[in-house]
Amino acid sequence: MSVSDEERDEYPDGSVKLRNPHIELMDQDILYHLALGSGSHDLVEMFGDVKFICMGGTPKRMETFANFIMEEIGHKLPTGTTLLDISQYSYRYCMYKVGPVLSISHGMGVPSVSILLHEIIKLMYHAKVKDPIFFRIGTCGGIGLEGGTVVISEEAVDAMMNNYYEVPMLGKIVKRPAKLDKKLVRELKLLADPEDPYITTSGKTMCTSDFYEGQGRLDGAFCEYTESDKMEYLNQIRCQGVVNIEMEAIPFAALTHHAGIKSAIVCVTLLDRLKGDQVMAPKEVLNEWQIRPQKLVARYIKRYLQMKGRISFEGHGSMAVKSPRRFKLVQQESETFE
Ligand SMILES: O=P(O)(O)O[C@H]1O[C@H](CO)[C@@H](O)[C@H]1O
Ligand SMILES: O=c1cc[nH]c(=O)[nH]1
Repeated sequence: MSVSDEERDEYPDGSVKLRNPHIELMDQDILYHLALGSGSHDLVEMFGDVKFICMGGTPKRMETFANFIMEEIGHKLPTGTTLLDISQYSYRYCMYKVGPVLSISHGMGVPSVSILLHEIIKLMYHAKVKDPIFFRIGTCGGIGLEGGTVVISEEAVDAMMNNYYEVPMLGKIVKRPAKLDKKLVRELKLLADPEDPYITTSGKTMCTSDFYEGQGRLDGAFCEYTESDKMEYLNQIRCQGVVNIEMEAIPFAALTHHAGIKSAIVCVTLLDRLKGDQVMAPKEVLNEWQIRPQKLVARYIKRYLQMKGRISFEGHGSMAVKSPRRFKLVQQESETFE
């Protein structure tokens, strides 16, 4: 039940193909946790023009991102209106639509992001969206990286260093490869501005199913290992290329890959786990740090829309790609964004 690298799971026109024969036979598909449905809503009319699906843990971050990207791409709302949380009556996730961008919260951890991804991938299918690109805009613990560092995930691994998502299904474990889009990673790396007052780096991202013992912390309600056990473990995974730890990378990479959808993960570190466990930075600092992955993803979206002639090169807001030389490099690298 796994997908080889070459296999593409989409129709030739780029629309998302579901690997589930049952959906087409259903009269309607209720996307329960989004408060949407194929019978109750005209999903093509509402979402047919979507290109970028950006997600992150908290509703507040994703509302902030929706407003930020609106400014960046110069999207105008009808006079007298404000952004609306499309999924507000699900009381589970929030969802904002800003032109071709969806900004959605996914909650914390593997089950929460997995449920959301099932419904968002189906939403893309029902809406006949072509070649969507998914981003996770998150926070994480750094391994040997100061707080405020932006990390682009090259690969996702679980807490046992496996690069697949294990899903117990009908009493058996099914393994799905957790693969991020390598070209998208290269393009994002090229968009890091040397003038940014923080470091942007890349490496392996470890996805755990717990924040405390699952990430080797000493400050949970329970702890049956020593500080030296913890340090030995963190140094060992660091030697294996892990640069950050969070809690959604594996299902995010695996389910998007299984659906033939390009995806990338950009997180900001909230602390260096080699130096401590508690998140000590003040709220204002944490809020500023959380904007950093948003800026990188906004640069990507903005550049994409510029290349497609959907916004002008002068752009809007402050995130235009400044150096023409760098822009050219990015263009060559990305082979014009097909
Ligand atoms: O900041 P977000 O994107 O929610 O992600 C990280 O923060 C949560 C833990 O505090 C986990 O969900 C982890 O993956
Ligand atoms: O240490 C951290 C910080 C944020 N999110 C995590 O999962 N771990």
